[in-house]
Order: sequence, then structure tokens, then C-alpha cells
Amino acid sequence: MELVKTLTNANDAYRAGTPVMSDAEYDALVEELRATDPDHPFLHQVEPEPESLFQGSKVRHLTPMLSTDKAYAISELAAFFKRVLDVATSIGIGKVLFRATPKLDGLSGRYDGQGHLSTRGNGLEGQDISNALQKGLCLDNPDLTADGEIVIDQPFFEENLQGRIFNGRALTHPRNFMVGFIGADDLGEHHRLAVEAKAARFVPYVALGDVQAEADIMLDDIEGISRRLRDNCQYLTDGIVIEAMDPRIREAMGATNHHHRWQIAFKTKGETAETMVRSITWQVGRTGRVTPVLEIEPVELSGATIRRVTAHTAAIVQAKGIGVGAVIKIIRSGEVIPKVETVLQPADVVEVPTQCPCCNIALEVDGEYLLCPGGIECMSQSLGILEHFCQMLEIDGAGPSIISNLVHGGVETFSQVFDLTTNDLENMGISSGVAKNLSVAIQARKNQHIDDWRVLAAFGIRHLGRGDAKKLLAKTRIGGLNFVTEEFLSAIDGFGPITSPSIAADIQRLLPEINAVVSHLTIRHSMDAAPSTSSLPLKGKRIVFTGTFATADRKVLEKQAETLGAQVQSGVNAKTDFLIMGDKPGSKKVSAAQALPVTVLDEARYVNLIRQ
Ligand SMILES: NC(=O)c1ccc[n+]([C@@H]2O[C@H](COP(=O)([O-])OP(=O)(O)OC[C@H]3O[C@@H](n4cnc5c(N)ncnc54)[C@H](O)[C@@H]3O)[C@@H](O)[C@H]2O)c1
Ligand SMILES: [Zn+2]
Repeated sequence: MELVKTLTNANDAYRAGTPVMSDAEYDALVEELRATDPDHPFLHQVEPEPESLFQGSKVRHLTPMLSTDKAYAISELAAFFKRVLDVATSIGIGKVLFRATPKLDGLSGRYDGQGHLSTRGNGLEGQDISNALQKGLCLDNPDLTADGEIVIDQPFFEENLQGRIFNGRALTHPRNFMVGFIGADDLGEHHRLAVEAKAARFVPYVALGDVQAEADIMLDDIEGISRRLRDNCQYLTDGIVIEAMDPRIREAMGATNHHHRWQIAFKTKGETAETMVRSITWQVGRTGRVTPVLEIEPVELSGATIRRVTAHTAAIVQAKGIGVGAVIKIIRSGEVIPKVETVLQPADVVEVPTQCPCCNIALEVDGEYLLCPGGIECMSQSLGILEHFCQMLEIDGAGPSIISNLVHGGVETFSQVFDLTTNDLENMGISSGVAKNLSVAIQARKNQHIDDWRVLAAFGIRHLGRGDAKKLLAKTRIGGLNFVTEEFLSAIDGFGPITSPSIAADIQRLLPEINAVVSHLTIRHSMDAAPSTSSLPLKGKRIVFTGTFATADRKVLEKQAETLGAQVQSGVNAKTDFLIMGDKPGSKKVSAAQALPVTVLDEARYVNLIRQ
């Protein structure tokens, strides 16, 4: 049968991380099969992974790993609740609690609590993928035996991976990325980025945030529950899962070959509509990404009039021929923002900007995206950048509309914020009361202590969030950032070889601004707050360096040693604690050290010492 063949092929491609159609299209075909041939075996099996999709050996599951039954309409959900409640009544249970969790859109897996992870496979037999744990897949509960989903942190994916091109292919979907991760013999750069950020994870379903309630309460507020679960979940979802909690009910209801009868997935079917593109607006976001928003002939969709949809990236606009006059099909699922599903008729002319629509600077191509390199000097970016800055510095009252006044009033650098007087603020169109309060808040910010990591994280440097800023400033004072090199960073636990170069380069580029801001503030230094031996491994030690070094220039190492608490000497004497020996060491220093009780360390041992 043609339909089943299409479904089988689509399923194989999907499991391999290279889908040939959207989930909505696939689900529609499944429903078509259900309508025409409800007993077809395809509908009554766990849709299998292709044989030997991954390298691992086969694992027989002790209990089957099943899929879920699906409900798209409230009436279908109500029928599920009724089935469960009828069974409950028949076994003498009155009050029945249900648990709703976000339905993670990743790769299902089973973890045995002892280091072994396997895929769902065909439900009865999966594949051993334990090596994913060695590759850096994070496991929150290593002792827990659990079924769960292999996923990637969604904000991380969007920020760092989505739309980028690796090995000639653009990354589009988190799920496909994780299939690639599990299947990779050697991790690619994009995989390692995820590992460094601890963003690739196995998440047990039992550990998910949930809502527990009785059937009628769930039914009454199912949209709200769905929204809350989705909003509080940091992974991509494709619906929610609802299940009866009582083990006696579970036992009484049992399972089919495909799903547990006591569990159901509630998905909202995407509603679609056809329309035409009137024009394209290119929007510049906080990170400088320039994305196409299509102004369309207004259409009704799920009870709302839609006038604009996103086309995501410049590459999509070009590949699909989106331009004025193109006929498109748009989709809106749940409360998600509508997007382009397919292009029915491409436009005659397809144009992509070469200059930033905001600041006119030449755009750069970053994978599938266009990027404005203007930073804080580009007004569209400066709004978001300055808002983040003021938030991190906890300057009260600097909300979006005030920030807009500042930017339009000529604030172009971070440090300018601290020179603003009430008068200046009023001249920017801020009402006098608000201006006065803000000026008081700025003064207070200068005089009250602020943690150094907050200040550093305020600059919005890519890959340098709060956590990493804390780690960095446990190793150096904020005033000593001038010698933070790639080597310095990668010696700190938590900084990897991929992100360190760009963090170091951005710190150096922003250094004058960082120093200018710091000069206005009363900084609380992390190194002073926690003068533990771990953050100052060289505290009180006298050190001499000799020779040339592989990790960094000797001058850099000397500066680094000072920030780690050492006193760097130019020659060896009776007070010297360590002589650090690089390549071609000075013979005088070496013999002097040997004659005295000085510990001589080679570069590798020294790096080890300061890493602790
Ligand atoms: N685009 C395509 O070509 C294509 C092809 C095949 C399948 N698909 C998609 O896959 C679906 C069917 O495949 P499936 O059975 O693997 O997935 P599913 O969408 O039917 O979901 C069932 C799975 O969800 C997992 N799950 C996620 N969150 C959960 C939670 N909170 N609690 C319990 N379980 C949870 C479980 O592992 C379970 O096996 C289709 O509906 C379709 O959307 C798409
Ligand atoms: Zn710009």
C-alpha cells in the first residue's frame, strides 16, 4: 500500500535524524491511514528505528518501551479520561489523580542506573548507546533507573547552533542534532560545543515538572496547563503527556503493542491557511541576527487574524523563493507564533539585504543567518544590549522604554550611563520624576558594592554568562582581564577549547569599555570574598619562570601567576618556592634552584597545579 510505504520511509528518515516531511504532515498521513484502514499493523506497533541506526549492540528490554496514544481534540481527551475513570470505578477506586508533563521532542531512551543507556528501538529491543555518556551526554540522576528523553537545552540550541552550518549541513532541529550526536563516532565541533555547555542531556520523565489534578480540573484548563508546562520546560516539546498515577489502575488497564492504555499524549494539530506575501521586513535582534518577517495578506487562523509570520532565516528565504507575491501556506500550532509551513508558489524576485536595515553597516553571513556586526553601535541591538546591561547591574527603573530614550538620546557606550545627570535624562524626553529616580539609582549603583561577575556578565559576551563569569573571576581580578588569553581560559575548569578563543577575543575587544565601567563602580571581588586555596592556588608562593612555554607567552604566565596569588621573581634566591621550567631554561637559574630547597616544575606539572 502506497501510504504505508510513504510512512515507513518517512519514519526511517525521521529516526535517522534526516526527516523528509514535517511532523504535522506525517501525523496527518497517519490519521489518513487510521481512517481508511484502522487495523493496519503499522498503526499497532511502536514505529521502529531502522536496524543498526547506531553502532551499539542490541539490548533486549525487560519491559517493553512503548509509544503513546494521541489525542488532538478535547473530545478525544475526554474519552480517555472516561475510559480511565470507568476502570477505576470497576476496581473500587473513587478519586483518580492524573499527572501531566511536557512531552519532550527528543529521542527516547532507557537508563539502567548503572551506566547503561539504550534506545527504544522497536519497543522490545533497542540499541546500546552507553558510549553517549562517555561522549558527554549529561545524566542528572546517575543512580536512577528510568525511561527518559535525550534532548538538548533549547535556549542553548537556539542561541548557539540553530541555523549554523557544520560539515555542509545547516542545523535546524534539536532532535535531529541529538540523533547526530548519539550516532557520531567522533564528536564534531558543534557536538563539543553542546558538551562544553552541559546542554546535551538524558532527562528522566519522572524528573519533569508536572501538574497533578483530577480529570475534570484538567479538562477545564487544559490549554492553560499545556501552556504552563511548555513555558516552564527548557526543552523542545510537542504536546503534553497525561497519565493515571495509581499503579492499580495502570495494572488493570494494561497496554496494547503500541501504547499504555493509562497514558495519552495531547497534541494540538497545527491549523493552516494559504496567503500571499506583501512585503518582507528584516528585523535585527539583540545578538545582531537579521531575520525576515513576512507581511502577509491578513488571514484567519485558530480564531486570530494573522498579518505577519516569520520565515526564520535568510537562507530559507533564498532556498524557498520567498518574496513579494509568493503564495505560502502558514501554520499555527497551539499558541506558538505562526510560521511558514510551505511555499506553494515562489516569488519572481527574491531579495536578501546586504546592509543592516538599522545601521547600514555591511552584513556578514553566519551559517543560515545574516549578522549585523555593529554591536552596541547598531540601534536595534543596543536596546537589548543596554537593557541586559542595566538588568545585570540591577539599576532600578531602567526598563525598555527608558532604555529606548537613552539610546535615542545618544547613549552609545556602556560607561556613558554613569555620567548621565538628571538634566541629561530630562533632555532625552524622560519625565522629571522618573529622571530623578533613575539618576538616584545610578548614583546608588556607583556607591553600593556589586559582585564583579555581575559586571562582567553584563556585557553580554557570547558564551560568557553568569556561571562562567564567576569561574573566570575566581581566577583573576576584573582589573586583570587584559592578560586573559585563550590559554588562560582553557586552563580553567568549565572553559573548553571551542568557546575560549571567542571569549578571550571579545574580552580584549571590550576591554576599554569594561575598564571604563569598572572605574565607576564599587566592585566586590570574588577573589577577596573567597580566598580559599582553590581559587588562589599560588597564594603566598614565590615563583620564577625560565625558558619558553607552550601554553602561553612567559609574560602572560607571569601575570597569570600573580593573579593566582604568587609573587613572581626575576631570579632564584633562598625565598623562592617554585622554579617553572619551560623549553631551553636558563642554566644559571636551574643550577641555583638545585642548590637550594626550591621545587622545580615542568610546564605540564605547573598547569596541573594551578588548575586545582
Ligand atoms: N516527520 C516525520 O517524518 C516523522 C516520521 C515518524 C514519526 N514522526 C513523529 O513521531 C511521532 C511518533 O513517534 P514516537 O512514537 O517516537 O513518538 P510520539 O510523538 O508518539 O511520542 C511517544 C514517545 O514520547 C516520549 N515522551 C516524551 N515525553 C514524555 C513524557 N513526558 N512522558 C512520557 N513519555 C514521553 C516517550 O518516549 C514515548 O515513547 C509522530 O507523531 C510524529 O510526530 C515524524
Ligand atoms: Zn546594524
